[in-house]
Amino acid sequence: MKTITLNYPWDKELTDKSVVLAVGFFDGVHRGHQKLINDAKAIALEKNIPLMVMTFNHHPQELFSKNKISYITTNEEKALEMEKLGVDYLVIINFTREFSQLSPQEYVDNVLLKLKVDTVVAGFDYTYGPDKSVDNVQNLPKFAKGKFKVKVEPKQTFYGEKIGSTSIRQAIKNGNFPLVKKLLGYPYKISGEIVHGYRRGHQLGFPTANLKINPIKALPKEGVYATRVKIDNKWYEAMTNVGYNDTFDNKELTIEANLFDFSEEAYGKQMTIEWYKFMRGEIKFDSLDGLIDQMKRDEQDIKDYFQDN
Ligand SMILES: Cc1cc2nc3c(=O)[nH]c(=O)nc-3n(C[C@H](O)[C@H](O)[C@H](O)COP(=O)(O)O)c2cc1C
Ligand SMILES: Nc1ncnc2c1ncn2[C@@H]1O[C@H](COP(=O)(O)OP(=O)(O)O)[C@@H](O)[C@H]1O
Repeated sequence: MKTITLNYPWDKELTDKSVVLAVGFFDGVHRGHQKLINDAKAIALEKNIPLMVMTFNHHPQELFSKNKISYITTNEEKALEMEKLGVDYLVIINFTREFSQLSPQEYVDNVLLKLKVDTVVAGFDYTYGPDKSVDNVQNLPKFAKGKFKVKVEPKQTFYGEKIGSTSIRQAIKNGNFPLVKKLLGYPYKISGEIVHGYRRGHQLGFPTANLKINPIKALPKEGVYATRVKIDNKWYEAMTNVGYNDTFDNKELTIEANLFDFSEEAYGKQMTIEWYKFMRGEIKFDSLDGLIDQMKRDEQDIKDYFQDN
């Protein structure tokens, strides 16, 4: 897969052949997105032309609202999932104010046709401009004027509810990872560097690898979770705590994992945490022994969980 970042307007041709173009922001590359991209891939294979996905460097809402988006996937994670789906070109357009103000006709002529689109594949609720009553996917053929085909993907649901990035973000926040996995089609992941904590872990008998938190990622609520952690390309079962270490009154939120069957020094390395199950909330203990006993129980509970799952 080739990843291409573009600033509007651009003049270079990206491909020799025309392309099937899947359009969307695709945060999470969830099961709804996967269905859309698989369908687009099938068309591309049948026509023997490349599959291109067009997305933006950040969520369009970042430009219009003060509310920060909690991302399910970083751009790197999104690219990895796209590659798994057989995408040939991932085009990331820098979403600027100028870009946001294109009229639907300019969007078709200066963006879609510039990408040499043969067929556009978009979700049923895809929009491409500020006026959603005009700039919607149902009106796209009108602006396309027969120059390309438009395939609209129907809503994908789970128990009657739309599979969507907003509900997945909420489920992550709620710590409902069995649901998140069903909606995403894969376990939720958070990656980052292992940084220093307060060195209390060793003292408690449970050293923890502390994650440098990427502030754009969606985070689960505070508590203890059954997780799997990857370090140096190897996966370990682990118990991961999200919180302020209430017993010690930390000022900053930490995410820290005690890995089972691991005893290496890992500072500075990358780790990826895969989230499976919320086990309990954080507790403020009066004594270290209380905390240690609880962590022993957590270890057993999480080992039991992985035995059965
Ligand atoms: C599985 C697990 C459960 C934990 N539960 C609690 C808890 O209930 N209350 C608390 O104050 N700290 C809890 N902690 C955090 C410990 O206090 C923390 O690991 C310890 O302070 C080490 O901090 P350090 O990484 O800064 O050395 C938990 C940590 C883990 C890994
Ligand atoms: N089983 C393990 N799980 C997590 N980290 C471990 C483990 N064994 C050794 N370590 C190492 O110990 C370090 C954490 O020790 P700890 O006393 O908790 O200090 P701090 O959290 O302040 O960095 C980790 O960064 C890692 O390099």
